[in-house]
Parts: sequence; C-alpha cells; structure tokens
Amino acid sequence: MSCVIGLTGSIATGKSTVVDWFKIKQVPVIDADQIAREIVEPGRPMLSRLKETFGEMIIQKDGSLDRALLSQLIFNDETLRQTLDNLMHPAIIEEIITRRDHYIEQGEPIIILDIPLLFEGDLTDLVDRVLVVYTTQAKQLQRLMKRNDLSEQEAKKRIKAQGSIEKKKQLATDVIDNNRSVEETYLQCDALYDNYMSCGENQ
Ligand SMILES: CC(C)(COP(=O)(O)OP(=O)(O)OC[C@H]1O[C@@H](n2cnc3c(N)ncnc32)[C@H](O)[C@@H]1O)[C@@H](O)C(=O)NCCC(=O)NCCS
Ligand SMILES: Nc1ncnc2c1ncn2[C@@H]1O[C@H](COP(=O)(O)OP(=O)(O)OP(=O)(O)O)[C@@H](O)[C@H]1O
Repeated sequence: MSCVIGLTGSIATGKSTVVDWFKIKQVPVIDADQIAREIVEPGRPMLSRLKETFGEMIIQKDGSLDRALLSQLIFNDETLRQTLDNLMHPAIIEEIITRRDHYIEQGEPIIILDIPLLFEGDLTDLVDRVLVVYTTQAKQLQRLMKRNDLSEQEAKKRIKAQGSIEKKKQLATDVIDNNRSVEETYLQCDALYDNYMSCGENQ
C-alpha cells in the first residue's frame, strides 16, 4: 500500500528543498504549483476564464499569463486572491487526485503531494500524513526576498496571504526544521524516509 504525504509549510520555508531530496530517492512528487502553471497554459480554458475575470492586461503579447502582474494583483487585494482561488483550486485539486490515484494504482510505497495551501484549502483528507517544513519568520523573509527579488514589504504581503506556520506545526504529523544548513535538512529527510517506507508497508 502507499503512504501519501502532504508536504506543506509556508512560502519559502523549504518545501522544494525537501522535494529535491525525495526525488533523488525516486519518490513520486505531485507539485500543486506546477499543476497551477499547466492549467493556465495558452489554449487552456482556465486562461480564458482568468482573462474574463481579471481583464486583457493579464495576458502577455505571446499569449501567456503575466504571472508577475497577477501576483501583484492578488497579493495586494484579498478579494481578488479569493476570486483566483475559487476559480483555480477545484481544477488543481481534481488533477492532484487523478495523479495521486495513478501512483497508488502503480503501488508506489511513498507519494508526496507538495501543496502550499494544504491547510488553508482544507485538503488534509487527501493524505495519510502531513509533513510541515518550517523556518523562523526572519529566515523565511530573508530567503523569500532574496529568491524572488522582493522588497521587505512585498515579501511580507505574500507571507500574510498564508496561514500561520506555528499552527501548521501543531497540526502536522511530521515536521522538518529548515533553519540550519541544507545538509542538516537532508538528514531529517533521511530519517523520515525510513518511517514512511514502513508506514506504506503497514497500511
Ligand atoms: C499568483 C501566481 C500567478 C504567481 O505565480 P508565480 O510564478 O510568481 O509563483 P508560484 O506559482 O511559483 O507560487 C509561489 C508561491 O506563492 C504562494 N501562492 C501562490 N498562490 C497563492 C494563493 N492564491 N494564496 C496564497 N499563496 C499563494 C505559494 O506558496 C506558492 O508556492 C500563481 O502562484 C498562481 O497561479 N496562484 C494561484 C493558484 C494557487 O493557489 N497556487 C498555490 C498552490 S495550490
Ligand atoms: N537550509 C537552507 N539554507 C539556506 N537556504 C535555503 C535553505 N533551504 C532553502 N533555502 C533557500 O530558500 C529559498 C526557499 O526555499 P524553497 O524554494 O525550497 O521553499 P518553498 O517552500 O519550496 O517555496 P515556495 O512556497 O515559494 O514554493 C530558496 O531560494 C532556497 O534555495
């Protein structure tokens, strides 16, 4: 049987860093952000729906979504963010379930669902265990500003658009402390991998 892990945290706390380790172990990973990108590719019905809702300006000359502009809009306006979530989340969830069930049928012992908004979207029923990757707020802010080249104010708005990491830690079945080096984070992944293999066997 498969052990389905919901990997979450908050923006820039280190989910992709953890995913990198599990991918080396050939663990299949379903990436909600990636699915969100695929369903708005040019020609897909969701892109037309976004254009109808947010206006022509969110489409670039080459026909693709202007992700930077849409980010600006939704992280500065709670109502617009809700509108976007209501439009996109059902389609993202449907695709996540299809891919998860495919891997379960294949008999994969561990399947990771990398879903930034797992708690906010009330999606814990999709998984057997929840793994929360956390950092201090200061580290999160510093890494987010650096990675996305954002001002402190912009980065703080993005962090505020998601639920509290402290609450998520309390609700998690497993946690990874990503405050120190990447190597130390990888050691924690290694320990969890053994647990997850036996969780898969015991189901
Ligand atoms: C707003 C968009 C266009 C920005 O694209 P961009 O390439 O700049 O960022 P990317 O997609 O890599 O997202 C980066 C991070 O932003 C955070 N984030 C994205 N959307 C949201 C949202 N609606 N609410 C809160 N946080 C969000 C997540 O932590 C995500 O990991 C894009 O994130 C999007 O389409 N969001 C809506 C879909 C969604 O909710 N995705 C989150 C996973 S379900
Ligand atoms: N232990 C670490 N030490 C130093 N830098 C780190 C560490 N872990 C992650 N980073 C860096 O912090 C940034 C955020 O990490 P990562 O992309 O893994 O977060 P994420 O949770 O996947 O982000 P998002 O929510 O946007 O998808 C990246 O630039 C990454 O290289």
